[in-house]
Amino acid sequence: MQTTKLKAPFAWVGGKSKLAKDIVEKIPENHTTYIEVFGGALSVLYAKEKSRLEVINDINGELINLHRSIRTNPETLNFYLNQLLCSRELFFAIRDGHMKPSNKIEAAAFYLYRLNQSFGAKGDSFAMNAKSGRKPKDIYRSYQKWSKRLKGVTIENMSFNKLIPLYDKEEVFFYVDPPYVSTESYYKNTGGFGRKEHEELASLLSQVKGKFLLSYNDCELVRELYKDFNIRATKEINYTLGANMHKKRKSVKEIFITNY
Ligand SMILES: C[S@@+](CC[C@H](N)C(=O)[O-])C[C@H]1O[C@@H](n2cnc3c(N)ncnc32)[C@H](O)[C@@H]1O
Repeated sequence: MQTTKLKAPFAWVGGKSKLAKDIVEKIPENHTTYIEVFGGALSVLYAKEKSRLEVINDINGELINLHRSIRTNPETLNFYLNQLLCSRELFFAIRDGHMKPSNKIEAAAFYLYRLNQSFGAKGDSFAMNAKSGRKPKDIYRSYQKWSKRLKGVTIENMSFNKLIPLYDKEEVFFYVDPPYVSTESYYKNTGGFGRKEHEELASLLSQVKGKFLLSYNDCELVRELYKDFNIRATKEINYTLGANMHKKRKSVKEIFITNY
């Protein structure tokens, strides 16, 4: 499938911006419905051309509210974000619920602000200080181009074990990017994702009528669960750990698993 130049408008833990192009190139042309089961920041949807029907999903309700606000009310979102200057006091007032949003779009602005102002987009620790030299993405901008891309996309907010059976049929393509084994605790508002969920996902995917591409960390459990499918190592990806002053680079290979 053809790639585009559009990148996700915010960073996300486990976001696939560095692998998006490789994933899009592996999407079979002959699908009618594209389904992103664990959407996160939607790095893959934004990096690909439109499919006839598209569905994105994530269990995190605050994140889904942000995607819906970008799609439906990009100007109001921009208006609220422009009231939120970079400030330690404001960050903690929002994080600790001392400042309450007056509606869903303001709640989306608060959420995006927290992701943007924190280390690793985790939303909990205020990341602006002279030592870190951290430069976040600009959030005080127009969201029109992302809004336009999301028009016509169905946005769901449910667990993978409901979504996959609900949408499965032959012409469907699932892009599946679950929390990696041992990183499950990185994701908030998810109800937990442990061995049981990894096994349940493998069991569901082994029965689907559609096609799937799964991205995972390379470990014994995943190799065992998917031993009957095609497993390929990805290119090496460089991750930066820590802030500027103490920056370490780590290079890892992950795996792609397909049933085609
Ligand atoms: C590795 S991230 C996806 C990253 C995404 N591909 C991107 O590029 O930004 C995994 C996502 O799974 C979501 N998640 C966790 N448990 C889930 C569940 N049971 N059902 C659906 N989504 C879930 C998390 O909220 C998180 O956004």
